[in-house]
Amino acid sequence: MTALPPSRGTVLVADDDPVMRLLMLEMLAQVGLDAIEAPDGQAAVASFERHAPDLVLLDVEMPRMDGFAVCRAIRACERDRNTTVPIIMVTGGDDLEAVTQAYECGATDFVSKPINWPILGHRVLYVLRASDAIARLRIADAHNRAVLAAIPDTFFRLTPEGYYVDYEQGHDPATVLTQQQCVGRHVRDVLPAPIAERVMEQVQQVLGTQSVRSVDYELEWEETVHHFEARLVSTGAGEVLGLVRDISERKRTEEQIRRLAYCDSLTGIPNRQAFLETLERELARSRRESRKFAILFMDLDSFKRINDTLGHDVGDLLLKVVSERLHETIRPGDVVAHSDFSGTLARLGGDEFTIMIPDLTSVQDALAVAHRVKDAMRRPFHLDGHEIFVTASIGISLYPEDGEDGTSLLKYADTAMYHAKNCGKNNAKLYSSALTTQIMSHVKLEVGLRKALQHNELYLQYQPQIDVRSAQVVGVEALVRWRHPELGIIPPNDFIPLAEETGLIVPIGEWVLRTACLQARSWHQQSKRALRVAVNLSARQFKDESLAQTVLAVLNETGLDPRLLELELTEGTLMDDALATLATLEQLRGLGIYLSIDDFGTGYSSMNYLKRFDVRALKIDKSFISGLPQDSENAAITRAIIAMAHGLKMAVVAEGVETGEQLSLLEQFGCDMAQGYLLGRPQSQDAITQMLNSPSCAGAP
Ligand SMILES: Nc1nc2c(ncn2[C@@H]2O[C@@H]3COP(=O)(O)O[C@H]4[C@@H](O)[C@H](n5cnc6c(=O)[nH]c(N)nc65)O[C@@H]4COP(=O)(O)O[C@H]3[C@H]2O)c(=O)[nH]1
Repeated sequence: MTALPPSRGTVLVADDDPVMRLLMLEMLAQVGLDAIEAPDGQAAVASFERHAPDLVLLDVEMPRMDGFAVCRAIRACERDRNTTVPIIMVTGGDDLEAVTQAYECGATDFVSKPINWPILGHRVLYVLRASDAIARLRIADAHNRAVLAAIPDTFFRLTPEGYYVDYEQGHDPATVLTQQQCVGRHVRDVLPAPIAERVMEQVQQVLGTQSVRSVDYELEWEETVHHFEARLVSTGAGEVLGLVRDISERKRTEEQIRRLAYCDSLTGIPNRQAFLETLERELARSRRESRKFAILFMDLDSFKRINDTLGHDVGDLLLKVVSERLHETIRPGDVVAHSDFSGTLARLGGDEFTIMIPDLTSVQDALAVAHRVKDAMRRPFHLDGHEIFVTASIGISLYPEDGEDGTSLLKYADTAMYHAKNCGKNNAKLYSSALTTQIMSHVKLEVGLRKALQHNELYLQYQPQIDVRSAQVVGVEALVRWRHPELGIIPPNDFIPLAEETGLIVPIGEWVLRTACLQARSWHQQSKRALRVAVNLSARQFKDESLAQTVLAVLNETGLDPRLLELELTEGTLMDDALATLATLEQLRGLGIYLSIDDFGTGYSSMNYLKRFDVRALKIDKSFISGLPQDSENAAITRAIIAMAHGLKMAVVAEGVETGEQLSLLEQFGCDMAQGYLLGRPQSQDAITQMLNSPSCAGAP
């Protein structure tokens, strides 16, 4: 006896003929199927309900309730259970009508009599497998539908030609299109042409490569622009499935992040990072297309003063308005047109701005932009009730002439900007390799200056100051000189700025102060005349917190009467951080020192502060005196300064007096003191000693 295979399922066999049933059971057992018997239709329905078989083998002709009725009853009962069991009807030989009717009643398949017994079991097995596959497909389909229903995306199916076969709106409230607008229509009839074109391109890609592709696009809906992302995937059946999601929120967040990372929070224009990235892109493009471009590096000349005197709020406001004005000045069309112009202007930090000029045809274009920017900055700014005047210094570097990489080009533009500043501010300068040479010699000079003090290479000259009315010498101004071992005598204008930059001015200034005080004390002792010595103080020295202490120590050390020491400060030094200045000035005045303002008229002074500073004298800059008496404008200014100073109870010293005509005009204007080549050049201490000893010369009380 051969062993039966394990059960592959249970079949309900319904036939009124017991022999047929027996044969069927035998055949089913051969292929491992169990069976339940039903001798008539009613028993079949009852047995189906009770045993829930995997398949029903149903004879059409049965007493009381035929196979068709049983089939209908089973299908009706299944509707409640949500299952579909395969039913095979056993029909008479050529009964075509019975076959048709069987399918109409819901049969899955049929076998006709006479039954081919050897294959019956296999036939039943095949139907079971097929129905199992269908059931699994149904579950998978339900699964897919559930997934699609759970995600907010809209989904659609497209034919390879681009027709919508299906369109299911997602839960996304911003869904723009409806099912009616899409199904049966072509993508081109539904979406704007450029978007449809991109979708179709990707549909072809998806079908060709079986990969997942996505298309981002924007649609305007109810006056709002919505951003969408459509992900496309091939279903494997020559169709493309699309999932559309509204990504407006994500876009907004991305934009916010981008803005935070690439925008200067104060002015809203691109920041350093954005500029550096734009620069790299521009470099790559210019290299590829053999084009030129320029970098303009702009720095405001007196931003710190504005910040310190008017406060940081006004300073911030100024930077905002400056960036707006820059934007207007370099608008596309004004400058060489460029598609992505937004990246061209940037704020690197503080009061430093950069402008990139792409597709440059000539250096002149870059210079023209620089001059236009410079002019734009010179127009007064009206901020918060203040009328503010600023100037800008601009450095320019060129690709490819000056450098091949972004870092160097930016550094060179910066170097050129410093050069522009050193050339008197409100300037625009091109970078040149000569500048680097100049910087190198600057470095050499710095090394030399560090040694100058130790090697006794510095010395002082003294220039007499004369009382205009009495023509008597009332003081001398101490002016430093550097006897360089290789370069010879270097004038102060060539090394004092360097000394300020490097901080060397503090020890140098102290040496000047000590030497001048010692000399003044010696003259005082020798000649018994009260000769005042004026010493220049640079801004850096003035900011040194220990200045008053140093001055006091020098006065104690040298024994000079504080009233015989005059400290000269420039307007810039005074106004830079006016409040801190006030405190230092009070300390110095407390020592009894005579304070004067040097180069008056070349800078910016607030009358208010002048009054509070308790300054004793103003020195009118020699640029006003040099044109006298012909230059009527300068004559008027000189006269006004004298009147104003006298109004504030200050004495006036005219600098750079070179002619007798100048002196007599100054006398006419009521000027108190004068200094200049006419009255005596800067000279050695011995020459001054001789002059003091001559009978025609008398010191001030
Ligand atoms: N054309 C012309 N020039 C005249 C005439 N009379 C005098 N001068 C020059 O004018 C400058 C006056 O000095 P300053 O305005 O204080 O300007 C000074 C001062 O700002 C600075 N300086 C000089 N010595 C010192 C110092 O010891 N410390 C500091 N911090 N600065 C100094 O260097 C500047 C230049 O000094 P110097 O070259 O000695 O130039 C001196 C002097 O030689 C004249 O009739 N015509």
